[in-house]
Amino acid sequence: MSAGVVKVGLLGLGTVGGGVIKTIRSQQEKLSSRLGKRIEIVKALVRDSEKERAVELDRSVLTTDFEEVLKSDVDIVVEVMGGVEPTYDYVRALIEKGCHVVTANKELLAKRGTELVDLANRHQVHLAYEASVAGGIPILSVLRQFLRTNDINGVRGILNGTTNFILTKMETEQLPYQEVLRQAQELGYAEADPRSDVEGFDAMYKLYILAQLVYGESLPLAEVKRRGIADLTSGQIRIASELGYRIKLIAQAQQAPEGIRLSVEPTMLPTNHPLAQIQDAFNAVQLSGNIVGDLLFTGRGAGELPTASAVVEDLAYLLTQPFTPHPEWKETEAATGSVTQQNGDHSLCYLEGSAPAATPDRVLHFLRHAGVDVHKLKVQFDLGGVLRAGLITSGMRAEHEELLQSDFGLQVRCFPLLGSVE
Ligand SMILES: NC(=O)C1=CN([C@@H]2O[C@H](COP(=O)(O)OP(=O)(O)OC[C@H]3O[C@@H](n4cnc5c(N)ncnc54)[C@H](OP(=O)(O)O)[C@@H]3O)[C@@H](O)[C@H]2O)C=CC1
Ligand SMILES: N[C@@H](CC=O)C(=O)O
Repeated sequence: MSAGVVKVGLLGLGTVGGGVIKTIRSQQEKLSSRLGKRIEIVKALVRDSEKERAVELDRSVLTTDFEEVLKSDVDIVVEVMGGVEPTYDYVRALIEKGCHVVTANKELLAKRGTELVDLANRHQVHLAYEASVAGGIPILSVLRQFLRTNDINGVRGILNGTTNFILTKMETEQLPYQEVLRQAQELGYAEADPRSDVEGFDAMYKLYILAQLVYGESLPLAEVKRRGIADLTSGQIRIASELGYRIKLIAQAQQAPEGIRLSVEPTMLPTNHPLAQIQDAFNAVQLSGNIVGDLLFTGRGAGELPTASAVVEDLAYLLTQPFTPHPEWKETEAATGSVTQQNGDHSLCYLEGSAPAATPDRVLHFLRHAGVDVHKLKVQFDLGGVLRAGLITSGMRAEHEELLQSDFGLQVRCFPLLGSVE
């Protein structure tokens, strides 16, 4: 490392990369006095060097050739370009060269993290990734440093800002899904391919990383139960709200006697549940330690500056720390047996259809005889005679859903339910 300067290379100069440069510039004085050195961006890898950027940068710093970054005298590289290919090869080459790496790339970590952690340990370089989970919330450092003695049974949270923003706007402003998704993209919340957000992949990658830190192991991604929000309808959101519930994309890790279970799925929460209060692009992580009790961390989960905050804090922290090996990452077999229900076997089911047989009385009669308890019911008929109903049930099984469909012509969607049923 040159005297008086830390030379930083950037892989990517989009939303987060731009935020990193802005943050280093605005906080340079503070960073210099903390580190005793100035931070200088010496190389920034992009795809298109002609593109207009949100930050001004000397043209000699920009490159489209990774070899230029690799051959330069950078001390640390910040990887904020995303994806796995060619990113994995680049990060690997940098670690092998002895460069410290800070990354915000949860997909890379969830897919190749076990190898990268091992490689960084073998080359005695830091691999830091606070920004990869829950944006600006410093949850990973807390787990790694301040929750190592507690037994943590389960972790749940809202880990994707884009989907939380979409669900909030669909509910509170009745905006259509596509329009809010576009807003999330414009605000820099969404992934380059937003299917990663709306289909639950992004939250699944973050959950995988959380599980590695909480349990010292995770499941192969193929074993994680994952469902996104892309098929949710405004009718489902509205009827949930009328029943006193709110839909959130909840990521959850549970420790069962047979092993850990990971799931990401739209879940119904009573509106007074702490996670139901998390709106817009905010994220939250809720966990419980046997010594400390319940904890809830919340903050901005996506966007230029919250994410840059996590990246730059990581960068500054590792520059003040000697290398210590990172705990190994492992993958384990999925637990067998049925997944534990969130709240007994309560669910909120949304029914919609226009067949003459589908009257509320007939549907309730059928459910009662099938052994399904209905705790709360909200029925709407629109002018065209379409039945829309929301039911809080217990004992609803896949076979009941199929019969409601075949015998009553109803579309049925049941959501797991968190929290108390009034
Ligand atoms: N946006 C957010 O709120 C958050 C994002 N993240 C993660 O941070 C990373 C970056 O996200 P974000 O800034 O939003 O993404 P952007 O799409 O805004 O930026 C990506 C940058 O990487 C460059 N890039 C992409 N692929 C290549 C390639 N093959 N070769 C060279 N350069 C490339 C692009 O170049 P060019 O500009 O020329 O196209 C662009 O500058 C991702 O891993 C994302 O998951 C993490 C937390 C929050
Ligand atoms: N697309 C992600 C960005 C941050 O990780 C999200 O919306 O949460």
